[in-house]
Amino acid sequence: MTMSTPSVMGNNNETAAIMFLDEYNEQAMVEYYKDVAASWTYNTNITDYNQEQSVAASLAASNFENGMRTRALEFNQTGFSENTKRLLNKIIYIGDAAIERQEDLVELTNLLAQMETRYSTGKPCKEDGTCYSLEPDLTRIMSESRDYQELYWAWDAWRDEVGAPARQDYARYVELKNIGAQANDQPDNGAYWRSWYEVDNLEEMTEELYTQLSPLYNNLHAYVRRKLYEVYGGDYINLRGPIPAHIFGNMWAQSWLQLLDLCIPYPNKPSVDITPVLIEKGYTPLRMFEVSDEFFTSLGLIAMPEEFWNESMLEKPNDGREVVCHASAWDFYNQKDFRIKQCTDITQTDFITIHHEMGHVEYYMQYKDLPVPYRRGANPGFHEAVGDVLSLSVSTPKHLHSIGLLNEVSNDEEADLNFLMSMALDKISFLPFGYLMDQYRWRIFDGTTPESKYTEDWWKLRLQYQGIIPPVTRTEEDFDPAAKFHIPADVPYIRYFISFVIQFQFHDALCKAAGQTGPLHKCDIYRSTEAGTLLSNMLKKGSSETWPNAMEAITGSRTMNATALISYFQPLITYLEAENERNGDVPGWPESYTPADPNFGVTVQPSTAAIFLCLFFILARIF
Ligand SMILES: C[C@H](N[C@H](C(=O)O)[C@@H]1CCCN1C(=O)[C@@H](N)CC(=O)O)C(=O)N1CCC[C@H]1C(=O)O
Ligand SMILES: [Zn+2]
Repeated sequence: MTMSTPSVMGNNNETAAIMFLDEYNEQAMVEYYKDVAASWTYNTNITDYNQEQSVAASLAASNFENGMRTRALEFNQTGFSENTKRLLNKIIYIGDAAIERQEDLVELTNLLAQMETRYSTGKPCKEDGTCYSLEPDLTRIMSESRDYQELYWAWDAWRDEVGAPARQDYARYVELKNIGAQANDQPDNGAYWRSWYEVDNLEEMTEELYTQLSPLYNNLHAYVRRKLYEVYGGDYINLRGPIPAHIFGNMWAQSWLQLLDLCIPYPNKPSVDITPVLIEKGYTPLRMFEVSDEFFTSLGLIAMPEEFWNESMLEKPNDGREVVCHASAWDFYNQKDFRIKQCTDITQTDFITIHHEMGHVEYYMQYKDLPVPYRRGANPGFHEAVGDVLSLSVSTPKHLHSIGLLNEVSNDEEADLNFLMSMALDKISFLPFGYLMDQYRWRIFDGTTPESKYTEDWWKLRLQYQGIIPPVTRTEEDFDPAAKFHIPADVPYIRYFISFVIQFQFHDALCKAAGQTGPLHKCDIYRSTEAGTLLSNMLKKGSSETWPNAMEAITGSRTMNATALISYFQPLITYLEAENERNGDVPGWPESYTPADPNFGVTVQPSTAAIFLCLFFILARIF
């Protein structure tokens, strides 16, 4: 294993190092553009040829990075400025490209392409020959159906199609990723992923944040469990137990927004769901993107450029092309080409995702003139938070009404609670999922979870943090984690958990800058250039400074903390505690149990049988 520490005997001439960095920058933009362009071509038209071209371009980029890493290692950084050292180290600790054996790198690059293609082209079929894409087909079933068996079919068919078949690839991917991590002086790939946060206690930091937030989640879980019990009954829901994973309105139970109609505290108040209005007013994906862009520019932020509108893929093509539908934002590293690829459905969820993706593009544009190694988020969680911060303003009923996406709003405590419930079903429900996705992978990479326990450890974490169980027993033949995009796509996930915490800190700071004084959940920074300037000043820094500096620039604090999130939801916390108390529902899931098997409809439980028998005899005596 070649040590990556810069040689102490090397070239100690900082002028030469700076000249090297300038050369690196010019070449990196050319090489990365070619890599991203080939990846875009593959993502928007999955064919064998485009996949091969994308693999070749990725290998070419890796070889460029490897060559530059070798040259960066020749410098003796003693006495260099912090900035020069920071740039050199970002070129040295480059990730997979540092893998020494070319055949390992080729195998990993091909594995990644193969896993991405399997996920993105997965289309389970029913006996009648009808086949279902994830977007929009299975996504719509999961969000709209209240049929326990139908939901189970969609949930299970997707996992059979893209989960289990990925298991073997994944085990080999883990080995190769760990080889890459060691080439970056890290013990395993989880440690390498965590190194991007430039702290030595990320696991403790996130555990501490989750401990602060779990009471809020557990209260919401108990409340929703009661609502699901009222729909699906005691055969499937144990009011003291975990909840089957397939009935939350989302393929991964990571967002429960689709259960709003079951959970709304005051149903007779005006709706806060914009989906019907988007449809009623004939919104197109393009129009949804334009509305989002207008919010960004109202803050004085940079508008999406011409190339964005000409080159993005804003909806699923209908010309038979296979595409990677999972929404994403793209920086082409040429300082002018930025795109979004999204199979946009006309729903509130997708309207929120549009803002999320546009937040990435805004960050790309704000730091586009920085040296390439700095064109990243202050930490990956910052990149995930930008769009969501703006969404917190856009989602307020007052704002949605002002842009014609809600026909009616009322401004009282009950309406507030309805709105906060919708936000909690999206944001609070996500927290344990956002937290456990990398808990799971960190343990695979460090060897705590051997391949023989891939399924066991996944469902242990899903039970421990989310209080959910599979609708049927899972075995080590399955590989449910690969049914979630980020696992086969090799995308870390703790960034989203961190984002869901810090976006409320940012929202609080931007609201103050905008002169908003009311409760945080009613704040809307629309048209506040003061808020926009505070945000863009942070975005412009990219990853040129450590993230506590960027955090301080916006919030005045140097730490991530859940205070703003908890104060945002305080009225709902009070409501949930009272409701659970009233219903005698205790937060948590102490009883383990197996729900009735969905394959055989409702299996009559002994208690139900006894009731029927008694009824039968009573009726027999009467007639
Ligand atoms: C829908 C969203 N798609 C990702 C994102 O936008 O983060 C895509 C795919 C993976 C990375 N990515 C990018 O676009 C990056 N190029 C951005 C960047 O790092 O520059 C996503 O996956 N989300 C949003 C909420 C939670 C999570 C989920 O849906 O589970
Ligand atoms: Zn994102």
